[in-house]
Amino acid sequence: MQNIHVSTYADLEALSLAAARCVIQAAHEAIADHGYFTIALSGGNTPKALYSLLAEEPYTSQIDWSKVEVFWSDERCVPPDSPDSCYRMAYDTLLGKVPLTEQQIHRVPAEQADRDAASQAYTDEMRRVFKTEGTPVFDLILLGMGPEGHTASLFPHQESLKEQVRLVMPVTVPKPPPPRLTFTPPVLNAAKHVLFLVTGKDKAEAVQAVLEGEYNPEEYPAQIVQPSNGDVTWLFDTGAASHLSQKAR
Ligand SMILES: O=C(O)[C@H](O)[C@@H](O)[C@H](O)[C@H](O)COP(=O)(O)O
Repeated sequence: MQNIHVSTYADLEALSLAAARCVIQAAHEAIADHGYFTIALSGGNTPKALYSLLAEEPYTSQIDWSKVEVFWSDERCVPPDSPDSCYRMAYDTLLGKVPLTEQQIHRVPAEQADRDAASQAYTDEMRRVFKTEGTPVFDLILLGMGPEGHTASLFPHQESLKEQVRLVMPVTVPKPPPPRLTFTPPVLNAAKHVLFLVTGKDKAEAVQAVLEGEYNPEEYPAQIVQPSNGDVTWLFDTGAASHLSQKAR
C-alpha cells in the first residue's frame, strides 16, 4: 500500500530544506534497516538547490556517506563532462564535495553509441549492487516533473510508459537533449520511497491533473508512479500547487 504525502512551500529554498530533511531521514531509516542507503538522483534544475544543501552543514554530516550508493533515474545521452549531463550537475553540486568513493557513484553510461547495450549495462550494474536478479528496490528515488506531466524521461504517449520487462531503456524525448536513458515504470514502482520536487506555475495544471484528475498516465506519465510497497512524497512551491484544491495542499 502506498502513502501519498503532499506539502507546499513558499519558495524553492524552503522546499529544498524540506527535501534535505526527507533525504536524511530516508538515509537514516535505510542504514538502520539494512546497513546502506540506495538513492537514485534526478536531473533538471529543481534539485540543484537540494544537492548543494546536502553538501553543506548542518546537513552533510547527518549522512553517513560511506554507506550511500548513488544512481540516476535518467540520463541524457551526452558525455559525462557535458553541461547537459545529469551526472555532471550532481557531481558539481554534491558528489564531488562529499566523502564518496568512485565505487559508490554509479553513473549511467549514456554517452555510449549502443544505447541498448548501455541500458543493459546499467541494469546489470544495479543488479550487481543490489544483489538481485530481479528489480532493485531503491530506498529513495528522486524525481522531477515537466509542465506536460513527464517524469524521469517517461514522456506522454511514448512506448516507455508500457515497458514492463526492461528496467532501463533508451528513449527519444521532446525535451532537449532528446536522446536519453531512463528508468522504466517497474523500477519506479518497486521503490520504498519516491520524492518529487516540483516548482513553477507552468506546472500547476499538470500537478492538478496528476494528483486530482482521472488516471490517464498516457497523458500524464507521473501518474504511473505508484509504488506497490512504498511512499510517494510531493513537494511543491506555491506556483506549482496553485491549481490544487485547498485540502490537497
Ligand atoms: O530532464 C531531466 O533530466 C529529468 O529527467 C526530467 O524529468 C526533469 O526532472 C523534469 O523535466 C523537471 O525538470 P526541472 O526541474 O528542470 O523543471
